[in-house]
Amino acid sequence: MRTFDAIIIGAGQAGPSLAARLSAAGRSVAIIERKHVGGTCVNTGCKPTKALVASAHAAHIARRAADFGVVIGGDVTIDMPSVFRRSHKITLDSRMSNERWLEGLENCTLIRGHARFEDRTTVRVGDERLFAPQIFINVGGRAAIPDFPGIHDVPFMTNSDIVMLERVPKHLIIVGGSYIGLEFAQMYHRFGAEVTIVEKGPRLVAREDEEISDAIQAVLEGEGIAVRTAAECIRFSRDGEDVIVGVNCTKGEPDIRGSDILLATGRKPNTDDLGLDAAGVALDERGYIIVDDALATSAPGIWAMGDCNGRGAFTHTAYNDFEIIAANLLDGETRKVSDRLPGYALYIDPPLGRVGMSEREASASGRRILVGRLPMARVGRAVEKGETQGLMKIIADADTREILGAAILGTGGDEAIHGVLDMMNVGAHYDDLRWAVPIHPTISEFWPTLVLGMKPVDASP
Ligand SMILES: Cc1cc2nc3c(=O)[nH]c(=O)nc-3n(C[C@H](O)[C@H](O)[C@H](O)COP(=O)(O)OP(=O)(O)OC[C@H]3O[C@@H](n4cnc5c(N)ncnc54)[C@H](O)[C@@H]3O)c2cc1C
Ligand SMILES: NC(=O)c1ccc[n+]([C@@H]2O[C@H](COP(=O)([O-])OP(=O)(O)OC[C@H]3O[C@@H](n4cnc5c(N)ncnc54)[C@H](O)[C@@H]3O)[C@@H](O)[C@H]2O)c1
Repeated sequence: MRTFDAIIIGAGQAGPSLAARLSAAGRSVAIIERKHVGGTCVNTGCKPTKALVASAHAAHIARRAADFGVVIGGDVTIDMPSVFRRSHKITLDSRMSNERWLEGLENCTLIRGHARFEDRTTVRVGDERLFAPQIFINVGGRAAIPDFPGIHDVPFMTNSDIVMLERVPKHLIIVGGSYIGLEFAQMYHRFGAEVTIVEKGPRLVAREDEEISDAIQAVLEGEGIAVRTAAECIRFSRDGEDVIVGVNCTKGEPDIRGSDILLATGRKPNTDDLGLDAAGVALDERGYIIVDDALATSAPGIWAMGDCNGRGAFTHTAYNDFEIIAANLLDGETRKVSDRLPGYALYIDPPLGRVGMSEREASASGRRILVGRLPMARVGRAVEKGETQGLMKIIADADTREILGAAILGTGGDEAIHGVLDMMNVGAHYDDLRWAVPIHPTISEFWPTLVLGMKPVDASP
């Protein structure tokens, strides 16, 4: 049995940074990874998808060249093997630099293999047993495969497969109309595939306000993507080379015939094969590790970071989990997960940048709220860039003057949202945003205009 001061299971978005902090503090650390260093984000998530989104954006702008007075002498075509190579190189460069960094850390040992608890302080990897008084779990998640009728009779892809695709499907049917589904839908349509999104809920990205969901659907349908919401009867079958996805049983065209299927129906934490019972680590009913506000599990000396604790589902939340644990264990701080402001982006084009509450959530909280909104068609910079789809929106508390949340579905929205995110993080009121003197011409310069135009909204019953 090898003994360490700390064991980290999983080299995703939190584990490697924690390994670096602990080893720099003189602790001996083992970090165990069963597949690729960098986890989902680097290998099958953020990195490859955002690289592919960039290729799709280039194709889109090239097709719109004439709108800008630019002449392209011929059709715009896609060389999918080159698109794939570009994205895969970005992934491999990142994976390898992360690996080299981890392997070069003093006091840190990278161990390859699947880790499983034997008890609260002992982990087995293959034939080897490792002991440490402190263990940090960073095992992430994988695509959830719902038990749809016929799912095992058809070939289907998840995010892990589609990021490796070197061809453009003839007709890609995407089941799930949220982050993963929408990013791949627009990207593959721009690469030349016919695309249909099948969503069982009444609208796309249902966690957003209805006007945001509607505007996103308008953007996608405007490009020629078919959207089937309220698909209450999803089932799968095969007809020769074609795949058939049953959508509705009672209304509309009952089936969609396509060439390929992508499942984008959420994630499942990698906690079912970790031996957590033996360690006394409790899970919730969906398999997420239950943690307190400092990310400690039910077992003393064991913490859980990233997607597997159900407290976030993003790279920045996983990284922040590392920051919280490192600050509390090494810097004498008392950081809490509940202090984290929810912020995220959806990387369709134009992107959706979001922070804090939606209007629906703010209304449901029982506060008197103010809402300001502006279509992107009235934002000068968007007009100059020829990208006027979408809207900006801000929500504030009418009594306390706190900013409660904001959304930008619009060009540069993933960056411009940070103006509000930063204000909210320092507890600023909307008057501070009103007087921020933003730079012209930017998308962000319109926040003061939105604040000045805020109107009261009736609280929900
Ligand atoms: C298609 C897609 C696009 C995404 N895009 C974005 C984005 O743009 N922005 C964003 O913020 N987030 C994005 N995400 C989410 C983001 O990838 C995750 O939130 C993030 O990777 C979570 O990090 P993590 O460290 O918790 O887990 P992971 O990155 O999943 O890492 C967990 C690691 O643990 C390893 N592991 C698991 N079990 C064991 C075991 N028993 N023994 C040893 N090793 C083990 C795994 O192999 C893996 O390497 C995207 C996700 C997907 C699927
Ligand atoms: N830009 C980003 O930051 C980004 C991009 C991609 C993924 N991600 C992360 O990856 C995670 C997973 O993304 P996702 O889009 O797969 O999941 P999600 O949980 O956001 O959405 C899943 C979608 O599938 C539908 N669905 C769920 N179960 C279903 C079923 N049984 N039948 C039919 N439809 C069903 C839901 O209605 C929903 O629209 C997200 O939580 C997100 O944090 C982030």
